[in-house]
Amino acid sequence: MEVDVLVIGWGKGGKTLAGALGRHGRTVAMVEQSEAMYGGSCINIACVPTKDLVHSAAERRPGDDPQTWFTDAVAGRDDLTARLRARNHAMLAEVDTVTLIDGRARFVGPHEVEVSAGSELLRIRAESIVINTGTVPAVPAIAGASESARVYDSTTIQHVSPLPERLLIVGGGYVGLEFAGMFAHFGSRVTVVDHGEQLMPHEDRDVADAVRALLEESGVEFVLGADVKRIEDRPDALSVTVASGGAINDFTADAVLVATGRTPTTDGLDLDNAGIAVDDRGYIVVDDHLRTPVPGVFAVGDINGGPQFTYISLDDHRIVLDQLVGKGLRSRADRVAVPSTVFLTPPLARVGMNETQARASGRAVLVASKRIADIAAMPRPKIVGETHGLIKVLVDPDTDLILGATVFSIDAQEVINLLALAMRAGVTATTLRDGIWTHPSSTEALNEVLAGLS
Ligand SMILES: Cc1cc2nc3c(=O)[nH]c(=O)nc-3n(C[C@H](O)[C@H](O)[C@H](O)COP(=O)(O)OP(=O)(O)OC[C@H]3O[C@@H](n4cnc5c(N)ncnc54)[C@H](O)[C@@H]3O)c2cc1C
Ligand SMILES: NC(=O)c1ccc[n+]([C@@H]2O[C@H](COP(=O)([O-])OP(=O)(O)OC[C@H]3O[C@@H](n4cnc5c(N)ncnc54)[C@H](O)[C@@H]3O)[C@@H](O)[C@H]2O)c1
Repeated sequence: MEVDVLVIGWGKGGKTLAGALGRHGRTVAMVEQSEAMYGGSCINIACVPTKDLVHSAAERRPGDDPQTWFTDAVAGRDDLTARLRARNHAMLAEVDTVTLIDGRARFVGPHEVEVSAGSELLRIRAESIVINTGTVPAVPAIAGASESARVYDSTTIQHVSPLPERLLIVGGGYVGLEFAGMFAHFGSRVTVVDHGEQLMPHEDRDVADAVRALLEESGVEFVLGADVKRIEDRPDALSVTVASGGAINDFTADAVLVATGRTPTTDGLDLDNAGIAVDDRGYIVVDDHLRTPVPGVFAVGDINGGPQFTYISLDDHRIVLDQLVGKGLRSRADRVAVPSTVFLTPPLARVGMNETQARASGRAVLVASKRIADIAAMPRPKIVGETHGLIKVLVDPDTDLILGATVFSIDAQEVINLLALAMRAGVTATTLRDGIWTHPSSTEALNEVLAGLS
């Protein structure tokens, strides 16, 4: 088979490129190894199903039976992902110039790939190839972890059965904290064990402390500066041996979730056959235009070692699209003020610098910080009954421009986008402070919070 563009892996960047290039009249082949992954990680196993579960968990009230609630939540999650998967499949299948191919791809040359599906083999040649194979959960070397069916990763834990009474989570990063909050709300007793001496080392201490207090209020326990030595599968439960602070303790758990980061999916791609290099962490090496050293071969999404967010994979597609049908100017260097959100209840979102980083930069910094419960002119949290958190905004006193912001509050995943746009567009703190915002809303907090800059 010969096509203009071959996309390997149905990730966010790849699927968006396939559709866009197909509509441009290019012939495109999209190769995906698993029917269960049509549409990629985000809609099937990552962002969407986990946020659906976070939402369902937060809706549970003390009288609701944990197991029944969890079973119903998982059924709802499965229904949602099935619908999204079908829609994603249809969106590409509807484009005449796009051919969908089930199978696993490997390079046989710089512009040639072999796809295997069972005993069937197909060779595909393309001038342009986009690698979008994503990442899979990292598997740390913990004795006993791989032998137990009760040790899960972020994908398999979504169908754990029954709901674990005691869940031990190894890793307190994005996945660990989101699942800690979720399972605590479903009714599990959760313990988070992390290597780091501090929770959320990249956040200000007051923010990390507020996150810890929120999760502890839901019953989550933290064991930090800790190393999981061994997991033993006993008939009744798992015994997890953890070293921390010079002591060794055994924890009993019904399930363990390993959430210690992700590993690039290059296994079996035979990148060497194409002359494509990986870095020391195994990610495909690309330049700021996402080009590998092989002309016409690009890597988008998690696999290129950039920040692991769906919206980054989406933005990667814009860069490659510009290479293939535009002026080729767009690059990773154009990214300014990229926000992020940890989907706790309420969520924690950040853009730009935190206070520690701003002060370390040596510049003068004005800070406005207020606990959500103390923001009088923001009734929305009180209306929905969720008043945890704080908002902190950092401003350059010379320019009145926003240096960074942390929003730990209901609607944080929305409000942070406004602050990110303000940073990109050079909107001043005064304009935000004096902005006319809807009421009651979360945005209006900016009126009061920014009035307290000092
Ligand atoms: C639990 C969890 C929650 C997350 N939540 C969020 C969130 O809320 N917001 C957010 O922005 N990000 C979130 N992320 C990160 C986000 O999921 C990823 O950054 C995003 O999905 C990037 O995907 P991608 O484009 O790199 O490829 P993916 O979507 O991972 O797609 C890669 C595809 O390639 C296929 N593939 C691999 N190798 C081959 C091969 N050899 N041949 C054929 N096909 C192959 C795979 O089957 C897969 O379908 C979360 C991640 C996890 C794990
Ligand atoms: N809301 C979102 O946007 C979202 C949600 C989930 C995941 N993600 C993406 O997926 C990526 C992967 O998430 P993650 O949570 O798996 O990784 P992570 O890098 O965010 O966190 C991993 C954590 O595990 C700890 N750790 C590593 N090895 C350990 C060990 N052996 N024992 C104890 N602790 C250990 C680390 O100290 C770290 O705190 C994230 O970096 C993020 O980009 C995004």
